[in-house]
Amino acid sequence: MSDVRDEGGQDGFAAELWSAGAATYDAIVAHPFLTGLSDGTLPREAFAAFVAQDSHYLQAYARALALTAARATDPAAVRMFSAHAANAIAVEQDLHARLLAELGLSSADVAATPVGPTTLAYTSYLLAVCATGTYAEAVAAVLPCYWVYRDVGRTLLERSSPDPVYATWIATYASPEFDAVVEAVVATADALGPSTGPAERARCRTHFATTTRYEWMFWDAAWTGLTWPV
Ligand SMILES: Cc1ncc(CO)c(N)n1
Ligand SMILES: Cc1ncsc1CCO
Repeated sequence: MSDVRDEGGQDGFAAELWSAGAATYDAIVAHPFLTGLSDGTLPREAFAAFVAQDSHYLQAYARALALTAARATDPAAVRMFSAHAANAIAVEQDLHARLLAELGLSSADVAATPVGPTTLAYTSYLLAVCATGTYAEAVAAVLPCYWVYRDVGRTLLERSSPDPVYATWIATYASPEFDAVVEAVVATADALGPSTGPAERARCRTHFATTTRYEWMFWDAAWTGLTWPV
């Protein structure tokens, strides 16, 4: 699978954050869950496990985005993150309803699936940073969710997938609409750079690196079928 990552501007704050997650991104695009999505060999049960956990994830992610919106002072950023919070719920309901129907699952099946250990760890971290960190820290924590999926979407779209269900998922994140969303958030992160001091920037890099790791772990949990050990 070739790598069509887009690291954004060369020397802005967003690029500085990306550097903190770049090695993890390389591991993400090489993960068998993703290579299996694009060559169609990913077992349907693994994809269903991913979609079920992603439903739980997106509900929490929407709240993390709403907290980020509440921390922003620039009206354009308040509006943007609020719109994205609403859209995360819409994706959860619309995209997942379509995917689940094709996978032969109902939303009741998903609601009955317990939140897994990786989903809980990832969403707890996001909500903690967005609730108790600074605005720049919140932006750094939520940024990989956008950026990693846009770049993964692009990379996978080069081959798409022989499986129409997987192709639907890939097309969502490879779309021009999602690209515009990601570019706006990357620009927002860049605009925060000059007003963010060295200690806060270091915390931001840690958050970005951590949530990028959780992105890898999220796919890996679906791939290995991770559940609570007891
Ligand atoms: C786990 C995860 N991260 C990111 C996205 C896209 O924002 C998603 N749908 N799920
Ligand atoms: C990042 C993200 N992922 C699914 S929805 C959403 C918010 C922007 O539409």
